Amino acid sequence: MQHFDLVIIGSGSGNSIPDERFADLSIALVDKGVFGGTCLNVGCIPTKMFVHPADLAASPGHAARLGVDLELRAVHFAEIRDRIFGRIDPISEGGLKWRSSNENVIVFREPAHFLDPHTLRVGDETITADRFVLAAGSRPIIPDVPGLDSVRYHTSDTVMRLPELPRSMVIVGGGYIGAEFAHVFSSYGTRVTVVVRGDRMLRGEDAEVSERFTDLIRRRVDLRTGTAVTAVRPAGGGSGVTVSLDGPDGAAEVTADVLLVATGRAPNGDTLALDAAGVAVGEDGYVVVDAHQRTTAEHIWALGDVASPDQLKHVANHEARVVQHNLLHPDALVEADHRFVPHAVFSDPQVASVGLTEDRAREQGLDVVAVTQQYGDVAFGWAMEDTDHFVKLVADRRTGLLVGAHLIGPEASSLIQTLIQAMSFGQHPHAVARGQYWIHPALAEVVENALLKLPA
Ligand SMILES: Cc1cc2nc3c(=O)[nH]c(=O)nc-3n(C[C@H](O)[C@H](O)[C@H](O)COP(=O)(O)OP(=O)(O)OC[C@H]3O[C@@H](n4cnc5c(N)ncnc54)[C@H](O)[C@@H]3O)c2cc1C
Ligand SMILES: NC(=O)c1ccc[n+]([C@@H]2O[C@H](COP(=O)([O-])OP(=O)(O)OC[C@H]3O[C@@H](n4cnc5c(N)ncnc54)[C@H](O)[C@@H]3O)[C@@H](O)[C@H]2O)c1
Repeated sequence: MQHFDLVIIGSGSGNSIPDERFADLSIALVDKGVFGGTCLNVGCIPTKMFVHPADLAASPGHAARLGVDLELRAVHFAEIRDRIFGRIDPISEGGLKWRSSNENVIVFREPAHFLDPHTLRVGDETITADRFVLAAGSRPIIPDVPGLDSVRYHTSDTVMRLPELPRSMVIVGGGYIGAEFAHVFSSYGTRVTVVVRGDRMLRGEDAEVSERFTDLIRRRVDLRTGTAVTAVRPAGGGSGVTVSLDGPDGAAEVTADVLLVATGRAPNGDTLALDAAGVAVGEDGYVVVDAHQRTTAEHIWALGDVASPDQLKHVANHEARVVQHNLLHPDALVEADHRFVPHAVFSDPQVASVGLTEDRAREQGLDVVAVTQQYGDVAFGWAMEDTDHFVKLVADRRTGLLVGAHLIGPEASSLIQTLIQAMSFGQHPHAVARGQYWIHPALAEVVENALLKLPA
């Protein structure tokens, strides 16, 4: 039986841990799937590479009201797909090759689960180790819909490799993935129907942002709010899927070439037999960790989607750096910083957010003031003739400090960075607004003006 100093389960963010400082340790890196994990292969990277062409394809619609007559002649889906994966697949393969060439690292490409706190079953082999890192990520949740097993359905894992652009698509779920792929495929020319149970998409966002997003995306897709999927069956005549719905107007059916299920992701801790290792898992399925990313077993650490309900790559990366440090410096542990975790939804429009929504802040008993700045009321917003987008800030009336920032509109994912910085460093909104120059007439003035609307 092989013994290792360290075993890492998961080659996504887990693969960033072993660097030259680990050269003296014998390491096993275990991954049953494609090397490099979700973000690289089926997550952040390829989706955004599909989103950017979608932004371009959607631009004739935006240009028209500015007097620019653009015409979208064609979207070459197969070319886009092959360009994207022609770039990504070699990175995954190269990463595997390089990691396998490390003298102190053995890569196992099999599923792993614990037999006892120091013993792991990996495929047909059994290995032991002094210390472990759980970086096993998450997987798509497949809802219990009658008939789903009888049709070919897609998740984000497969939909980006479709052989051709579908003429029509039904997306179930109104979260991040539903919002991003609704933009991608509708911009490319697919007729998209989005089915959501509640009355809005992106329900986790500030209510005003979620409402505005829902109104805007409704112009581009057939959005069925307040609607449940009751059954699914193969469409008559061969390919395609017929989806039975129950909505505000009663029962309905939609038939489409492709069904995309985007109803959340479950952490993979349940695949690791963590009971045998003495690692506690919360009721929500996430591995329980302390502020140092240590699990309830002293020698086992966890990071990323397997332990973090945020399910975001920048969080997984941060936690990987914390675990890396703590493995190297057991006598000088550092804590993960989860105070101000931002996120962005790369749809059209973009949405970006950090901190508390206005409702959540009030639920927590904070005395808050909320202000809104329209893009259309700053100079670059005039240039864009913008009427739809805004920045909303929520501040604590007592301290004057920001507790939340919520943006919907062009470049929201970049514009928010100043606000993340202000919150992270405890900077007063007016100090941020007046303590530096803001380039005129850049779009960032929408953030400056929003800050100035808060009490001094
Ligand atoms: C479509 C999509 C788009 C996304 N876009 C963004 C974005 O724009 N920005 C952002 O911040 N986040 C985004 N995310 C989320 C982001 O991808 C994840 O938060 C991040 O990749 C998680 O990294 P990780 O290291 O925790 O897990 P992963 O990268 O998922 O790595 C886990 C690895 O563990 C392996 N594994 C699991 N179980 C076992 C087992 N029992 N034995 C052996 N190996 C196992 C898996 O094969 C996998 O390779 C997106 C996710 C998706 C699905
Ligand atoms: N830009 C980004 O950072 C980005 C992009 C994509 C994915 N992600 C990550 O991946 C995770 C998963 O994305 P997601 O969109 O699948 O999840 P999500 O949690 O964002 O949204 C899930 C949606 O499915 C709905 N839903 C859940 N169960 C359902 C059911 N049984 N029937 C019908 N609808 C149901 C929910 O109401 C919600 O609208 C996200 O939480 C996010 O952390 C991030």
